[in-house]
Amino acid sequence: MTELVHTRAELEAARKALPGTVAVVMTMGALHEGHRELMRTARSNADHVIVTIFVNPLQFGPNEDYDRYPRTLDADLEACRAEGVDLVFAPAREEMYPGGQPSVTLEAGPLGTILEGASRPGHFAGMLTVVCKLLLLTRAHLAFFGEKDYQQLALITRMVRDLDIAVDIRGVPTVREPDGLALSSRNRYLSAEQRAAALALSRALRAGAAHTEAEAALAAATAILANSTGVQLDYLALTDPELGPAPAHGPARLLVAARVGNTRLIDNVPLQLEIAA
Ligand SMILES: Nc1ncnc2c1ncn2[C@@H]1O[C@H](COP(=O)(O)OP(=O)(O)OP(=O)(O)O)[C@@H](O)[C@H]1O
Ligand SMILES: CC(C)(CO)[C@@H](O)C(=O)[O-]
Ligand code: BAL
Repeated sequence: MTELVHTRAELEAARKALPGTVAVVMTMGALHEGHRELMRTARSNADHVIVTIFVNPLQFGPNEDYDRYPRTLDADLEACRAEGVDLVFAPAREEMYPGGQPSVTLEAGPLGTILEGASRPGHFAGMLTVVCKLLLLTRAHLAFFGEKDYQQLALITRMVRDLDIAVDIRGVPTVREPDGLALSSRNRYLSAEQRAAALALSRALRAGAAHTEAEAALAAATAILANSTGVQLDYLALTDPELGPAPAHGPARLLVAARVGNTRLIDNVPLQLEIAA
């Protein structure tokens, strides 16, 4: 049975009744197959699964989509039930931030200022603050996050290391539509025409990842993005797995962010670089 709780006191009481290992999957709702994959992975790695559903105002900029972000609690609960989730925590804004803006928040550091952080100032500080609160509230042993939000995953991994938070952070590979589009709650903002245009992101990443030399990888991805109409590129970046400068050889990451209409989308893939012979 899936129990739904809205307050921190209810969560505390329900959490006490969960013996053994507990995994948490944090979401902003509007659940899709990507979230469900996180739940299934959590389910197979822990005795109990908690899902949190909270559209965190702290991580949205003033001109972003906090107000129009999809809120679909009934359908989300059905998805959680179908995946055998034990407990859903869906707090109101006032429950998470009594009195409004908290006066003490986390600082994301230099990794929070590049890529997504450069386009969304304050986003990662707000994200880390709520993730830290939810880790403390759920007292989870494991927490699962999607690689789709790769920089977020890297920052959360960094936060638990830097702050000695006793939780095991695990990444889950990106779930895609059959045509390659990364699943994302924000995909539902797209018209049919915009959805077709958005395919350029995953196509560009696939084209880049087919190369083993950095310049060729970037050139292949750039060519596809440059020839796509309706896609306004924010960044295309090749980095090492920790989001530092790309290595000459070894594992790397190719990341993209673009606006399609009013919708900002992100995606990334792993790739393996080799020194040209
Ligand atoms: N396609 C996906 N594959 C795997 N994990 C995903 C996917 N999409 C989202 N997630 C993960 O689900 C968790 C909750 O994300 P969130 O609720 O923001 O969904 P989202 O689809 O990323 O929404 P948005 O469109 O707002 O970015 C995060 O750890 C995120 O990385
Ligand atoms: C981790 C998270 C739930 C924090 O609000 C959010 O950033 C998300 O859904 O990826
Ligand atoms: N999916 C990451 C959360 C955000 O875009 O705010």
